Amino acid sequence: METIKLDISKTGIAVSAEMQAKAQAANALLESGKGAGNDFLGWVHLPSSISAAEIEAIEKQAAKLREKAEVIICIGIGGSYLGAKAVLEAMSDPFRFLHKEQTAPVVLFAGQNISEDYTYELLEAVKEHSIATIVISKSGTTTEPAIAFRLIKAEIEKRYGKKEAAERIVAITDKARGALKTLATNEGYPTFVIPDDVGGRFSVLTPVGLLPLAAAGVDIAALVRGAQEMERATADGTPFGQNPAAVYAAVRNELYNGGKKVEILGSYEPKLQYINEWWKQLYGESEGKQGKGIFPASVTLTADLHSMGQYIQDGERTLFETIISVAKPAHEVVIEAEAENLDGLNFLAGKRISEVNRMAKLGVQLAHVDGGVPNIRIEIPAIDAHAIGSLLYFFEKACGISGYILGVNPFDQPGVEAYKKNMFALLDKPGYEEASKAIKARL
Ligand SMILES: O=P(O)(O)OC[C@H]1O[C@](O)(CO)[C@@H](O)[C@@H]1O
Repeated sequence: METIKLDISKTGIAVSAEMQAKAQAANALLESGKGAGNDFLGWVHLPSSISAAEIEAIEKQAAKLREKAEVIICIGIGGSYLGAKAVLEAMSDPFRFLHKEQTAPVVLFAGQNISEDYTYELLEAVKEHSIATIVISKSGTTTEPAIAFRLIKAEIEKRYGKKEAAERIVAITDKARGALKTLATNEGYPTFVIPDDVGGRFSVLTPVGLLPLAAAGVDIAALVRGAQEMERATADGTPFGQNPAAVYAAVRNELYNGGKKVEILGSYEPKLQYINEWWKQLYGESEGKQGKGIFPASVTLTADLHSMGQYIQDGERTLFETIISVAKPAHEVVIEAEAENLDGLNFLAGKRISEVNRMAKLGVQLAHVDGGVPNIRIEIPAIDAHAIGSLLYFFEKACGISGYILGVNPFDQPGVEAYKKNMFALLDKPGYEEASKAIKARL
């Protein structure tokens, strides 16, 4: 099976022997389980530990939901949302909703915001359709999904009654703790467990990602196989130059040390837009701490060349770019010749759109490199479940290595608590009385 290829030749960086050694040591530390945050290393060998029975159990549950519902609402935020959303968008026809025949249920997302309009419009849109929900929260206490779940649970119970609701609601949460676990036990919902040692942003290959994806018809076995291959390709003991995760982690740290503080992840396939969003959480929460860390940003090209292109080419020289390039499109569209040629495009006649896209990609790469924006290229053979599985694990492994090179604990996220405390104080949550007074005085 073809795998992903990493090209760092346009970064202008030769990874120093010292950085190579750091990357190798970081990988060894990850795999030894002795580094910072080592209670959250369950993802390292997760792909190879997923059994056929687990995949089967997930597919069985997914089939039940597919039978019952035209629309499956996936509730979650952050790592309990982005992985499923990213893979689903990558694997889906963006115009699927317009097809007269729907072969799989529509999977929608909720609980990833607190927008009243989003919530209202979602509930309105599903009125005419049969529904089920997968509610996902590792902590089981996150406010955004908890609000969405309260509303969607009420809608399901109103429509189908309590007994049937327990057939249409699946919970994915901690094995023992949290309000969602208690609720699921009391109500008798089928439940899948997020392992204790897998943090939210590393959880896409647990039921958190796999159940919604299976429900949407994604080949989760192929996704996992792709990740397993990348687990092997990035194992401790692999020579530096043959380990793409170590090389990517090392190069981005070299760039960071040389003043490149912002990494822009981009691709020329709009389907990969949510892979960018998933990646931003992965790297942002893992590395952005103690006043350190590359800021993860993203673009979708060529669209954003017409909005962000000017800045990337010409603005502050603190950027580098990482492009996910897809070797083979799934479909073929050829540009035809036109007798009048009023648009002057006949020079493209006979060419496939992908050829034009490829030339745009090569042209942009050189323009940005000339403008002082180093360029890393990650090439995947195609957008399919296997390649996406490899890509996900590649980014996870590189993230762990990179965080250790940077000298942070890549597996905590203490900074996320600050907004929660303020929000609870402003909403007069019991227990926040003092904080409420203090924060309201500042408004
Ligand atoms: O699955 P949970 O516990 O609801 O958390 C969702 C997300 O919220 C965070 O804890 C940050 O608020 C993320 O790390 C996590 O992915």
